[in-house]
Amino acid sequence: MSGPLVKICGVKDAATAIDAARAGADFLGFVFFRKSPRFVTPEAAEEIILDLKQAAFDEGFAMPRLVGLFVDAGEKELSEAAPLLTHFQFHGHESPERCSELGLEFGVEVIKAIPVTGKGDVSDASDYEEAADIILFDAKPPPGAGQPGGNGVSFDWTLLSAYEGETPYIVAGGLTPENVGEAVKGQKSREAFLGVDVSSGVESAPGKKDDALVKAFISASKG
Ligand SMILES: O=C(O)c1ccccc1N[C@@H]1O[C@H](COP(=O)(O)O)[C@@H](O)[C@H]1O
Repeated sequence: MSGPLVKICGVKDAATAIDAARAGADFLGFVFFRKSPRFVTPEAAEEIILDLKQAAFDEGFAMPRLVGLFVDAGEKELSEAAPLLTHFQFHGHESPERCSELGLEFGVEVIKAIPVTGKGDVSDASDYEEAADIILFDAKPPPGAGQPGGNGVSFDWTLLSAYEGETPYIVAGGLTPENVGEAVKGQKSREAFLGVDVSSGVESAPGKKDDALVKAFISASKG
């Protein structure tokens, strides 16, 4: 593995997108889930992406892949955002069949989130072995959480030794610039390990990304 890929999720403004891409982010995530403090409309995401593409062209940095995060979204919601995106990231009850269908219908790759608290949860990923392009292992939300992710909660990453699939996987949930090095160290010998994802661990307040934390996270992830 040449080094983990890094996804910065919950981008809400062009400055954050440009700074993260300039610092080497491989994926940027836009949250199209209304209850999230990181929610953006497709129109707002489009403006951000236009500015990002212009900066990438002017400065010569690589364009990150563009991920739309959805929770049990309907066709209309997906179709409004799909033309902007390279990936759909699903955090709801999307079945393997639905993931396959939507990936084909909209011509995007699919990332399926698998919530983990115990060892048994990791094997849930096998249902998505064919249907998802990437598995995202995330912590199960705590009781009473208003949303299925983005809660800053970690799980025991050593549980991922039970993953036997070949679909590449990303580790998420409660990662920060301080702990991401440890998370990467534990996974980097695994062939299917693709990278790490963060949202709340690089924020100064819910929904407010902190440029210094984003840079520190990318640098700690990539070593
Ligand atoms: O970020 C959100 O607001 C969000 C909302 C609904 C589902 C998932 C969400 N975020 C994803 O959750 C994980 C972990 O986030 P955190 O680093 O613990 O805050 C990550 O994949 C985000 O993309």
